[in-house]
Amino acid sequence: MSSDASEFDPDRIESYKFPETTYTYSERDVALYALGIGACARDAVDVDQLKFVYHEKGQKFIQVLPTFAALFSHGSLPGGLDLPGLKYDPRLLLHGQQYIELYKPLPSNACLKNIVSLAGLHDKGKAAILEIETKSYDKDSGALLCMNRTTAFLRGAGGFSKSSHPYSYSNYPKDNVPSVKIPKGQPFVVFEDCTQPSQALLYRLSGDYNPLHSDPTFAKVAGFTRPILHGLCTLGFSVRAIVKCICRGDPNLVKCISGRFLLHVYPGETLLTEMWLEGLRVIYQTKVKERSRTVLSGYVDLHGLSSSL
Ligand SMILES: CCCCCCC[C@@H](O)CC(=O)SCCNC(=O)CCNC(=O)[C@H](O)C(C)(C)COP(=O)(O)OP(=O)(O)OC[C@H]1O[C@@H](n2cnc3c(N)ncnc32)[C@H](O)[C@@H]1OP(=O)(O)O
Repeated sequence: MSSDASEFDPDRIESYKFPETTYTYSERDVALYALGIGACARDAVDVDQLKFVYHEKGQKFIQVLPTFAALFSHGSLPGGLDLPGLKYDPRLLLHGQQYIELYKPLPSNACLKNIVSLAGLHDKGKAAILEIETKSYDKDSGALLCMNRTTAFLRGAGGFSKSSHPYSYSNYPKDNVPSVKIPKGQPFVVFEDCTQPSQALLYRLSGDYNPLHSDPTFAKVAGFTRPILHGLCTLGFSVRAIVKCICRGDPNLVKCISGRFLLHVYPGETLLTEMWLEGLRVIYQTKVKERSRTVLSGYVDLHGLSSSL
């Protein structure tokens, strides 16, 4: 039986071969990104932050924050989520989760080859969950730099299963991304940071031009009183706090990052990132201070601990 082209068709999505893409960035992109996630916003001479936006003390290269890697996944889908068989309302799309593995320190400029594949597709009834995996290779050396797994939560697109079992496909084992349990005790450290009312307008210049973050009318249709912050901007604030407080400013201590977006953030709100240290794992949750709500939780695995900790 042939399927109707206007229907949500999980088999067509599963068999789709994503084209290989190229992503090029320069030091300017690295610095603009760092400013977009609040680096130096409170203190323009912060010794732990200046190196991400400026050649501090004559350093040869601007250093790269680990969450910069998440931009490669967004850049790897130039046509967005216009996939054969995928039917959804783009106005109802929310970023659900981001998982990043870093295999090498990120260079301050590079030309990358991105290999993209479907990592998961799940029918949750009221929503479809789509997971895209992107492996990014340095084009010159061929070295694998990082892997991103990006999860989109497509509100209203669920209910496409053809059998009584909800459809669920995954190309990775479930325990590959352990779920986080927030420890009961007091956090090891809490870092407070303010996002600016213009934060999303600045962050979007790093490549995510979704009008949900800039257009008041679009945001209302999506169910929000005004444009919301990009999930990856909130993740950037949180991991930058971890790099500052636990890695003592060394971005290359970060091995892997996992985060689930639990609630939207409005630009201008204050973020409190709470961190617990369990061996080489930092468990964190980020709250919006004004609303006392948790908006993001996850973990960051480290290669080692800073000797000054
Ligand atoms: C591929 C590339 C595309 C990515 C492009 C990104 C583009 C960006 O421009 C877009 C953005 O940045 S949007 C801003 C950031 N994201 C957000 O603000 C979303 C915040 N989260 C929410 O609102 C809710 O958690 C919400 C609405 C997500 C879920 O809440 P509920 O509806 O209450 O869900 P719930 O009933 O608790 O759970 C239903 C099933 O879904 C699973 N689930 C829940 N939250 C999830 C999340 N955040 N990510 C992934 N899965 C999630 C639950 O586990 C549950 O499944 P099951 O029943 O099997 O346990």
